[in-house]
Formats: sequence, structure tokens, C-alpha cells
Amino acid sequence: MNIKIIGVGKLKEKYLKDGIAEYSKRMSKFAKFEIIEVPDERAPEQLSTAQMQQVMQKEGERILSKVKDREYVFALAIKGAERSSEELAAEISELTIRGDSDLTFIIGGSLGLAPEVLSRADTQISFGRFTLPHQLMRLVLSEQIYRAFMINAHSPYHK
Ligand SMILES: C[S@@+](CC[C@H](N)C(=O)[O-])C[C@H]1O[C@@H](n2cnc3c(N)ncnc32)[C@H](O)[C@@H]1O
Repeated sequence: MNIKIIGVGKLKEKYLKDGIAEYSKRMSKFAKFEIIEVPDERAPEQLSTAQMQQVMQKEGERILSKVKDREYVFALAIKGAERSSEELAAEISELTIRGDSDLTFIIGGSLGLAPEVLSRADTQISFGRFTLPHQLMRLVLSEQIYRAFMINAHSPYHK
């Protein structure tokens, strides 16, 4: 199985890099795990709606250039559908059984995801109504994907 997370911008914080490296190492016995970073669009603090859409569109084009046709795509979106950890684990297991072995998770930039990215997604996944910083989201998501593998392996990690 190949798990890919596509994120916008370069991860700067050491504690986030360390956390992701830890889950990446733990996941290596279940899947090939990679994180792809696409450049964020430089933008001033104050943006008009049109400028915001332009930023999201440019970032969206960069994101979509990294997505292959065969990949099953989860877009992370606050307004997406919430799941429990067990439900995500079951979803990953079902996808594997039906032959979808390339799972891609997309996290938007600071303004969110362009409509084109949401349209390409096979499903939208929400971690609740809180807005999480996109870089922290990479770590939270990495842990939840690892947790899904542990649930499917019936490991006591998930209680
Ligand atoms: C700072 S948030 C963007 C906020 C933007 N106003 C929006 O509504 O998308 C950056 C990215 O992190 C992810 N994200 C943040 N909080 C999330 C949540 N509760 N559930 C799912 N994804 C979330 C999404 O991919 C989002 O595009």
C-alpha cells in the first residue's frame, strides 16, 4: 500500500518534523508513506475574495499536478464528513480489499482547498469543526493513519 500526504508549504517546526518522522517510521512495516510538499503561494496579509481564490487556485494546480489518476483521494476539509478512527480504519481496509492501494490525503494551505481539488477528491474528511493549522494537521493525520493500521492489526495501541 502507498500512503501519500500532499501538503502546502515547507514544514518548519522541528517538533512537527520529529513527530511525523516517528509515525512514518512506525508505518513503514504497513505501507510506503511519503509526504509531498508543494510551494505555498506568497500573498500579502489582506486579500480580496478574488485574490484569495487565485491563491487557492494556484496552490490547487500544484497539488493536482502531484495526484495520479489511479489514486484514491481524501481531501481534508472542515466541512467534509467526520469519521471515527475505527471507521477510517474500516474504510482503508475496504479500499485495500477492492484493490485501491494508492491512498492520497490532501491538506490545504492557510486559505483552504480550491474547488478543483475538492472535485477531484473521492471523499472529503473532516476532523471536526475546529480549524487546525495546516502544518499541525500533517502530524495529526499521520497519527490517525498509523492508528488505522494498528486498529486493522488488532493492536492494543488503539484502546
Ligand atoms: C488553516 S486550514 C484552512 C482554513 C480555511 N478557512 C478552510 O475552511 O479550509 C488549512 C487546511 O487544514 C485542513 N484542516 C484544518 N482543520 C481541519 C479540520 N477540522 N478537518 C479537516 N481538515 C482540516 C484543511 O485541509 C484546510 O484546507
